[in-house]
Amino acid sequence: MRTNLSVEEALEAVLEAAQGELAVEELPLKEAFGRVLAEDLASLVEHPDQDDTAIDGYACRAEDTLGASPEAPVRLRVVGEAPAGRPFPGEVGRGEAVAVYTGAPIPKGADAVVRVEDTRREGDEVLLFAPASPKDIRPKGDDLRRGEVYLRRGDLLTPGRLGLAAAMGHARLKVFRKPRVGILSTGDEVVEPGEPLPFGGVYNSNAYSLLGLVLEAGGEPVLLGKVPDQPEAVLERLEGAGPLDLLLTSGGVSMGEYDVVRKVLERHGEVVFWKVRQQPGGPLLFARLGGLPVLGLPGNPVSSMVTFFLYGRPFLYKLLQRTEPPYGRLEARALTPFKGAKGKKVFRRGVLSVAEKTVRSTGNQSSGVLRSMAFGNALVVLPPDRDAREGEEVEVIPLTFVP
Ligand SMILES: Nc1nc2c(c(=O)[nH]1)N[C@H]1C(S)=C(S)[C@@H](COP(=O)(O)OP(=O)(O)OC[C@H]3O[C@@H](n4cnc5c(N)ncnc54)[C@H](O)[C@@H]3O)O[C@H]1N2
Ligand code: MOO
Ligand SMILES: [Mg+2]
Repeated sequence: MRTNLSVEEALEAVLEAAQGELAVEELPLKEAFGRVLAEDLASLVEHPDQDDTAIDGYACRAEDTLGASPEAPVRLRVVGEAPAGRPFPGEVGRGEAVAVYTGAPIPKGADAVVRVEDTRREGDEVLLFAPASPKDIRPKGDDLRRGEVYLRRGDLLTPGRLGLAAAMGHARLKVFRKPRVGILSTGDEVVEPGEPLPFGGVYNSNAYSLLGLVLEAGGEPVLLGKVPDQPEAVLERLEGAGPLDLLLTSGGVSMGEYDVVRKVLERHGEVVFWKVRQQPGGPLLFARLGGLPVLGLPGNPVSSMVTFFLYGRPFLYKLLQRTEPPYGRLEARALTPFKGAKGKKVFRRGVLSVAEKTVRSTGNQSSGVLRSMAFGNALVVLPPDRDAREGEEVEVIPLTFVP
């Protein structure tokens, strides 16, 4: 068992365990939002499939309309119309115009369009108060070229990308199965919300903050409830967890007599590492139990969230072959001081303003105060042995992905 790893060493060890291909499933578009593509998607169509108009107006020959103005309008003969999806069958000759509507193909013979606001219709003639211009013609293939790959394996299906897949003509998409992530809470004192809280008890918040983080990272959370601090109970629940890609436990990984998760995994599994030189989350444990990777997250509510974010989320991203990194990094100016720690990389919670490039502390930074994760939107990263003073530039990891 390795111990006292750096954050980088710990991440490398966790990622090494993210092996194997997730099965692929095919879903109709309406069920594919938020899933990760398992195939490259090429456009089945050219769009527009011919030059078309971006405005409602009249298509004509630009040379016929040179110098048109309110004082000296140009008069053209209207020879037909072209609504979107219904091309004008003829050709536009000299001195002629066709009424066109946004999305309609530019009729043969025409090379420019004038917007309807700059015209007045008089029977089968139209007066132009401005010259027609080619700038409102959308060229063939402007949006999509047939055969070109616009979405790739590993791309998350965001609203824009789901729409793009539809625009390309795909009705069903191959996506990766969601990795199944078990969430087991441990602790005699841990009580499910809704039940009365005895003196000294604490509501099981970890299960629900982790559930949210797992969903956000593209996984399928499997709530395994809570077990008391008894090795037999922990082992029984771990072994009966069913098919999973990753198991999260919370609590029971530190130095205490009742920290049984570590003891159970040492005895019945293989502990890959225990303890990382970081705060919060120092007692993090990573193990394998019969082939299943287990992240033993420290019980403190902030610590379990931060460690999942730093290690569990990258694990899921790797399994899902995600094209984007699990989190971004940027620099911001500290509006408040942030306290570092001796020999440890520190992750303080902050409120980041992307617009101002500033970050301020959420206040109380105790690992037991979950409000810092509820109202903070970023982790402020301090290298070992370094405090940050007010006004200093600091490294920040947004908790919601900022590309
Ligand atoms: N002598 C030492 N004591 C501690 C050390 C240390 O290095 N030496 N490390 C501290 C650090 S850092 C952390 S973090 C915690 C980690 O503790 P465990 O993983 O063993 O977790 P527990 O002891 O079971 O619980 C800690 C704390 O968290 C609360 N908790 C647990 N589960 C939940 C839950 N599901 N929902 C909400 N809150 C939960 C629990 O009641 C405790 O207050 O150890 C320090 N100790
Ligand atoms: O590292 Mo513990 O995670 O601070 O309370
Ligand atoms: Mg403990």
